[in-house]
Amino acid sequence: MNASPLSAASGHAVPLRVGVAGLGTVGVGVIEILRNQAALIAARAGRPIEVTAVSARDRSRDRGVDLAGLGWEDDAVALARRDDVDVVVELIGGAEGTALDLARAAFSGGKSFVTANKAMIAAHGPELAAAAEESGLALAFEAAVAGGIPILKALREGLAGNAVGRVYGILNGTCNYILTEMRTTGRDFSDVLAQAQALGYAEADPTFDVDGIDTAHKLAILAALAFGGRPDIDAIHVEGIRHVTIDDIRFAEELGFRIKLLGVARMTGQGLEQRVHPCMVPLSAPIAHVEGVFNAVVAEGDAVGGTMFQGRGAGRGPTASAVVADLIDIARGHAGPAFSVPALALGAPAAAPIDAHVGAFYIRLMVLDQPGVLADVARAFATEQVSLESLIQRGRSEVEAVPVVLTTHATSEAALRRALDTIAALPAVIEPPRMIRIENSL
Ligand SMILES: NC(=O)c1ccc[n+]([C@@H]2O[C@H](COP(=O)([O-])OP(=O)(O)OC[C@H]3O[C@@H](n4cnc5c(N)ncnc54)[C@H](O)[C@@H]3O)[C@@H](O)[C@H]2O)c1
Ligand SMILES: N[C@@H](CCO)C(=O)O
Ligand code: NA
Repeated sequence: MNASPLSAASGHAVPLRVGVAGLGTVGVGVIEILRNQAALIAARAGRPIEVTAVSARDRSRDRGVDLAGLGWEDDAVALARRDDVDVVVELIGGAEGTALDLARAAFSGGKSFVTANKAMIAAHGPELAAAAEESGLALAFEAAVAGGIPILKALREGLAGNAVGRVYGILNGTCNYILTEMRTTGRDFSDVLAQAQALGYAEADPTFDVDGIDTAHKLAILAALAFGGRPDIDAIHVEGIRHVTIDDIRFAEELGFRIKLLGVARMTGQGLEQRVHPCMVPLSAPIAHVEGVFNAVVAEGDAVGGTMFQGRGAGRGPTASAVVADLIDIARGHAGPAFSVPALALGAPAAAPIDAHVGAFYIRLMVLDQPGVLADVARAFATEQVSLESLIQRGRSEVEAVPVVLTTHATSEAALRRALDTIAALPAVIEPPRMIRIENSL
C-alpha cells in the first residue's frame, strides 16, 4: 500500500514517490510536468509527487532532463523492489516482455502502477486489474486511450449512470495526421508517416498505427469500460489506412465526406460489434472536422445522449498530461477500479460478426472503359440486391484504366462482398475493387 498522505507525527504531507521506466517521448514528458507544475500538483493532490528513480536503456544519453539525484536501475523490473518507490510508471511499451514483468512485479511488491501501454492493457488488463484490486492497489491507464483526452475517466465516472449504446472515435493520432496531411498537401503516405514519427506520435513499430492495430487496442479498452466486458482484441474487425489513396480522398470530398480511421463499438441484437477501418464520414458530422494529431471520442448514453470529447491523442505533453492525472488520483487515494466494474466482474459479451454489419458503401473500381462494363457491374450488384446511390466515372480510355466510383444505399456487408467478388473477376476490372464503409449515422 502507498504511504498515507499525511504523516501522523509531523502533520507534513508525505510525498508520493514515483519510479519511471522508459525515458522516451512520454517518460521525459512526465518528469517535465511533475517538475514544472510541482506546486500546483502538490496543492491538488494534497501532497507532493516526486520522481525518485528511473530506468532506461542508456544511462549516458542526454534526454534534456536532469536525472541527477535520481536512483537508476538498468533492469526496469528492479523499480518494483525499491523502498523509495510507491508507484511504478511504465512507459516502455509492448504487450509482453519487460512491461508486463514490471506490472506484475509492481503489484506483488505492493506498488500501484500507471501505464500508457494500450497493447498490454488490451491483452492483460483484466489480469493486472485483478492483481491490483486484490491488494488494494491502483492500476491506471488514462494515457493509453486517446492520449490527453480524459475519456476513461469520463466513461468510468462522468457517464457512470448511463447504459452506453455506442462508443466510437478517431483513436490514432498518427493515422489522422497522415490522412489530414494527404488531403491538405497532396503528399504521399510514406512521406507523411516519416513526419509523424519525427513528431513522436507513432508507435515503435508504425505498422501498429497504419494497419489499425493501435486503434484496435484502444477500442478494446474503450469497449471494456463502456460495456463491462473484458477487452477482446480478437473480436475486432481491423483494417488500416494503407489502401486509402489520394483519389479516394478527393472522391470523398466530392461526395460530401471525409475519410477517417474510426474505431466503433456498438451493442446490436447480434452481440457487440467492434470494428476498426477507414470510414467515409459526412462533412456535416463534427468528427469529420477533427484533424491532424487530434483524436475524438463520441460516447452515447441512454440518459445523457451523445457526448463528444476532443483533444490531442499523441505526443509528449498530451500523453504525459494523462499519466500525471492518474498519479494525482493515486496521491489523493481515490483511483477507483481500473475498468468501470471490478476486474472479477468483467463479462464476455457475444461478438457480432462483421458480415452482419449493415451500412452504405463507397466502391472504387479501376476499369477499362469498354462497352458493357458498367452494365456487368450493375448486374453484379442487382443480383445481390445491392441498391446503388451514385456513380462517377472519370476519363475515357479503352487501354488505360479509369476510376469508376459508386456509392450504395444501406446493404448487408455479406451481400456487398459477394457482389465485389463477381466484379473483381470481370476481365475489364483490372485492380481489386476498393471498398470504404460510409457512416451516415454519426
Ligand atoms: N508517444 C505517444 O504519443 C504515446 C501516446 C500514448 C501512449 N503511448 C505509449 O507510451 C509508451 C511509450 O511510448 P513512447 O512514445 O514514449 O516510446 P519511446 O520509444 O519514445 O520510449 C520508450 C523508451 O523505453 C526505453 N526502453 C526500451 N526498453 C526498455 C527496457 N527494457 N527498460 C527500460 N527502458 C526501456 C527506450 O529506450 C525508450 O527510451 C508506449 O506504450 C506507447 O504505446 C505513446
Ligand atoms: N501511436 C499512437 C500514440 C498514442 O497512443 C497514435 O498515433 O495515436
Ligand atoms: Na486518455
